Amino acid sequence: MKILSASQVRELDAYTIQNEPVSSLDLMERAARAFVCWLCARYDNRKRIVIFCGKGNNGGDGLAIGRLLSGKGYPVSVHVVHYTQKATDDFQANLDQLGDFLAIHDIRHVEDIPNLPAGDLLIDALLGSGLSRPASGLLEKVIGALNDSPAEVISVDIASGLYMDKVNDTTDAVVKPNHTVSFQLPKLAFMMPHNGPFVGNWHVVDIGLSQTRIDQTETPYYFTDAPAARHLIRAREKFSHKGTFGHALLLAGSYGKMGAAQLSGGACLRAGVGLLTVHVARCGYTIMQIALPEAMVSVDIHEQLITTLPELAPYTAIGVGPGLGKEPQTLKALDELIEQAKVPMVWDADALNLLSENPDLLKRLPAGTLITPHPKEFERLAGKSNDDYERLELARRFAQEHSLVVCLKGAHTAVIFPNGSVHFNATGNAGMATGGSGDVLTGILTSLLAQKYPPEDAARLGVYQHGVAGDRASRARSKVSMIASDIVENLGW
Ligand SMILES: NC(=O)C1=CN([C@@H]2O[C@H](COP(=O)(O)OP(=O)(O)OC[C@H]3O[C@@H](n4cnc5c(N)ncnc54)[C@H](OP(=O)(O)O)[C@@H]3O)[C@@H](O)[C@H]2O)[C@H](O)CC1
Ligand SMILES: [K+]
Repeated sequence: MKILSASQVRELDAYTIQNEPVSSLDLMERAARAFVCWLCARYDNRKRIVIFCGKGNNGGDGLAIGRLLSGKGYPVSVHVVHYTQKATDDFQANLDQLGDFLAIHDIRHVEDIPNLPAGDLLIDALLGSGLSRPASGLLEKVIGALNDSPAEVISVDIASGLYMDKVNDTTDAVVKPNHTVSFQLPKLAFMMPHNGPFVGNWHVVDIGLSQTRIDQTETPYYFTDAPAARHLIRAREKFSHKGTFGHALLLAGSYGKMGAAQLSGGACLRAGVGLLTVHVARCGYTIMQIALPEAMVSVDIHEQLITTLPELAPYTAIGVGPGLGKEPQTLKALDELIEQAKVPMVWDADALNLLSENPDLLKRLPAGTLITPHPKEFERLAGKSNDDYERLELARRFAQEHSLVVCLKGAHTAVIFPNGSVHFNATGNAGMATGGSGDVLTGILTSLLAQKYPPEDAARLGVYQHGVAGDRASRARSKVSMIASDIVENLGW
C-alpha cells in the first residue's frame, strides 16, 4: 500500500471526482458511510455519540456521519465549532440536510462546550487533512475538552491538529484519540513514534478513490501489509531439498551472551534455512549443541570472544552481531569479514556499534548489506536528529549514500532501500520491546538471505514475519509476559 502526502491526496481526490466521475458531495457521503460501517461493527446503537465538527470537509464528514448514525437509531448530538465564518460547500450542503433530522448545537464560546462523560463516544471531525497551521483559540479549547474527557474518542481521517506529513510542534493542540479511521490510505504521520498518542489504533477504510491514480502517483513511502507480505513469500517446490534453502552462518555469542546466539539461531532455523552453522566463542560449544540440536556449531579459538572467522566458502548468507561484544579482537574479525564475505550479510547489535566507532568499516560494507539499528544505534551510526521526520530523512540519505538496506526498528519498523524508498511494517506490538527480540530478527533475515531472497525482499518479509510471530506470542502470553523465545516459538509461514 502506498502512503501519499497531503497534497497528493488532494490531487487524488480531485482526480477521482473528475474521472470516475463522482460529485465531491457523493464522495463525502461515501467516506461517511465507510466510517459508519466501521463504527457500527464495533459499537451498538445504545452508545451515545457526540460529534464535533469543524467547518471544512472534515466537519462535513462529521455531519454526514451524524445523519447516518441517527438513521440507524444511535442517540447522536452534533456540535459545530464556529472558529471561522468560512465553511466549505459540502459542509454547508450537509448542514442543510442534517437540520431536517437533528438539532445542531453551536459552539461559539468556551461555555458552549458540553460535558463529556465517560460513557459517551466522541467523534472528532474538527480538522482533517486540510490543517494549515496549529489549532488555536476556540478550536484549541475544544481539543483540550476532548483530551480531558474520560470518554473514548475516534478521529475522522486524522486527529484534529495533527499534520499528515510533517512534524508538529510539541506545544501544538492535537486530539489524542483512541482510534483514527483514515480514508483510503494510511498517513505518514501514523508511522512516527512520537505521534503515538495522537493516532491511537488506526484503521483504513476504502472510499473508492481512483486506484489507477494511486498507481500512477510516485511516492517514496509504502506500507507492508498482509497482501504485500504474502506476495513476497516463495512457495516450497515438491522436489526441493535442504541444499535448496541455503546454508546460513551466524557469528554470534560471546561469554555471558550465548542466549543471543541461541535466539538468533532458533529464529534462523524456523525461518526456513536449509542448514545453519553458528560460530560462537569456545565457551558456548556445549550450550549451543544442547540448545539448538538442528544447528552445527563452529567454535572460535578464543574461550570468551569471537576473534576469527571460519572458512566462509560453504555459506550462502552471513548474520553478525547478536551477543558479540565490542572487544578489539572482535573488531579485527569483522574487518576480515568485510574483506572476505562474498555473500549477502546482516549486521546487527554490537556489530553496528563497532561500525559506528570505526567509520572506515562502514564505508567498506558491501552494497546491499542489511543493517538493523534501533533508533539509538542509528543515532550512533548516522548522528542525531531533532524529530522522527528528520530521522527518517537521515536514514534515507544514509541508505542511499552507503547502498545499504536499513531496517530502522520501531513500532512501524521502516525498511529503507538503497534507492531511498521506505516500507513501513504493519505487524508487531509493544510486547516485542524485550531483550533478544532483535536477535530473533537477525536470525530471520539471515535465513531469508541464505535462501536467496533479494535483500530488499528479505528485509520486508523478515520484518513482517517477525511482527506476526510477536503478535501471536502476545496473544498467547500477553504483551507483558512474552519474551523473545516466544517470538521464535511462534514463527510460522
Ligand atoms: N480524499 C479524501 O480522503 C476525502 C476526504 N474528505 C475529508 O476532507 C478532509 C479535508 O477537508 P478540507 O476541507 O480540505 O480540510 P479540513 O476540514 O481539514 O480543514 C478545513 C479548513 O480549515 C482551515 N484550517 C486549517 N488549519 C486550521 C487551523 N489550525 N485553524 C483554523 N482553520 C484551519 C483550512 O483553510 P485555510 O484556508 O484557512 O487554510 C482548511 O481548508 C479530509 O480530512 C477528510 O475528512 C472528504 O470528505 C472525502 C474525500
Ligand atoms: K479529524
